Amino acid sequence: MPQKIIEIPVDDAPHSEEVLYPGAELPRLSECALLLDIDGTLLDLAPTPREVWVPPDLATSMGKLLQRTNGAMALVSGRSINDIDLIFAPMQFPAVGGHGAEMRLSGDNESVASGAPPMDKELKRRLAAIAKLSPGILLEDKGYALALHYRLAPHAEKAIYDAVSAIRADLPNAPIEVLPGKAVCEIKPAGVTKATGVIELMTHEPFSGRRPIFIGDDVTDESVFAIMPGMNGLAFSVGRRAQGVSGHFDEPRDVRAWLARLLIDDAAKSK
Ligand SMILES: O=P(O)(O)OC[C@H]1O[C@H](O[C@H]2O[C@H](CO)[C@@H](O)[C@H](O)[C@H]2O)[C@H](O)[C@@H](O)[C@@H]1O
Ligand SMILES: [Mg+2]
Repeated sequence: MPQKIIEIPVDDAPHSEEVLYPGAELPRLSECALLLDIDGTLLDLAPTPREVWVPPDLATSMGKLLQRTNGAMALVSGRSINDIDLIFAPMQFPAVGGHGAEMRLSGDNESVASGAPPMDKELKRRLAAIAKLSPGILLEDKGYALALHYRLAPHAEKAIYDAVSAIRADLPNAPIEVLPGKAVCEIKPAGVTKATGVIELMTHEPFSGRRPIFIGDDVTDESVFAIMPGMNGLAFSVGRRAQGVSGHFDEPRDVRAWLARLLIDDAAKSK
């Protein structure tokens, strides 16, 4: 039996066992813009960024959802769009990448709009040297941003943040922000967020005029949860009950099951 969305009556209420499947309340897919976070939402977390696995059923659902929304389905991720394409290869999707630093309106279109310049090389070298603090710290270079992963070196968390703070204190005018994620410390361009990316995306065809439905799992997704009500949108969190969302999924596999079910329900509505 597929897991469904758990209703959240109030934020501090005990975990409700009531199952809420909002398929009937959702508009037709042709009227929605589906906005989907990747890691921890569509895909199970893996020990390292390269080890994630896209289940074939999910790839099939995503291809169909893209068709049924007439192209209004986008990945909204902290990953770079280049990385997203490698993960989902050979498929390409519309995407907001790098926590809002990049955007691509269509998977058929090779052009990626970047809202952020490459990170200063000297700054990047200094930040990259933090990885030497411990074996197991992994660097992810996004060009305009850098991520220091410590899932394999959890003891290094404080040392990483302390070292990043020291560099920032040295360079108070560097246009960067620190974004804590799941076992990762990201140093990204200041001023861009997933919310700024989504707001921009929703001004373009085929997204404009649609009702956005966003699903995300992490602190960085909270900026998008916050703007959904103002866009007549719906927000769902994964793994935890975030503030202001319409419901939550326990795990990525529940999201995947829900997306597959959404396709079936939408096809039934068109009969
Ligand atoms: O916004 P998302 O699509 O959820 O991306 C957030 C970050 O995801 C990746 O890191 C996370 O997932 C890895 C694979 O499961 C895991 O090993 C790591 O500990 C997580 O932090 C990605 O590498 C980052 O660039 C994204 O910002
Ligand atoms: Mg995520």
